[in-house]
Amino acid sequence: MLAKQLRRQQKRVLSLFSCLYVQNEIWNGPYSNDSFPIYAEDIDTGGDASPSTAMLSEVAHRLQITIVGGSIPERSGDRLYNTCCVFGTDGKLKAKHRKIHLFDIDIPGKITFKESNTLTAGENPTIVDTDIGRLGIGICYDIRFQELAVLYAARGAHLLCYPGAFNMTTGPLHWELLQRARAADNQLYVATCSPARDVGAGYVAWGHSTLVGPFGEVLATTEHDEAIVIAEVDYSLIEARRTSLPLERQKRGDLYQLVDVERLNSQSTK
Ligand SMILES: O=C(O)CCC(=O)C(=O)O
Repeated sequence: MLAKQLRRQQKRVLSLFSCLYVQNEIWNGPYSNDSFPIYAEDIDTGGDASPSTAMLSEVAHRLQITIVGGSIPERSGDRLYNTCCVFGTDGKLKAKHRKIHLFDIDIPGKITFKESNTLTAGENPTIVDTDIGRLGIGICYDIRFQELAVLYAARGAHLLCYPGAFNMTTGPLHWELLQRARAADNQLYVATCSPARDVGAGYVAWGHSTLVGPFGEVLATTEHDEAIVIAEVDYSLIEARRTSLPLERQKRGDLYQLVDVERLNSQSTK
């Protein structure tokens, strides 16, 4: 009975607002090179070949929400990718982001990880128009590369979504710092989602899923336990911040510039 009431209430709330749900990095199996090939799914074939994305598509459609579906290992031919799927309110796949920057690091005595042992890097930035605005997508380590965020901002993104799984070494120092930096530099929203912390797991995640506003302010966050972070996003704040602090206009394009290689290439083939 209560469940029915809650579902009715949830439906009413969802019909008033455009809703976005963001999931974490590699949520369908353990985060390890040994597990990636075992849990990899063929997203392009879909259906039984990708039960995880079939489920996300069904939920997006049923609840009429946009889903940035974290990431899963994707099998494509003989390659594996770390891939995030974005579903629209009709349940259709709107975009697929393959992690561009693979997490290959070695901090002696702390953490060594080499995604490139099993995974291939994606080749495309991913920007997608949805019911809840224009989204730029990155996966975890992608957040460290500011040029990607600058590029998304230049292409008109309102919100950058980074499904992630930072660790106990870099998480405490860098996770929030990077989100706030991407948001403040580009004067837009940044949303992240991390797995909850499981101290018995091979890879222990830092947690702390967060939403940051266009002034670099943390709007909503959580600790490391399982939780859902819920917050409202007001895009009019983007314009307000950009008017008060007109960084775009004050940029010294005569001294430095970011080259959008994709745009450059598409123009040269026209
Ligand atoms: O950049 C970091 O410190 C963590 C990145 C990471 O865990 C990942 O890309 O999976």
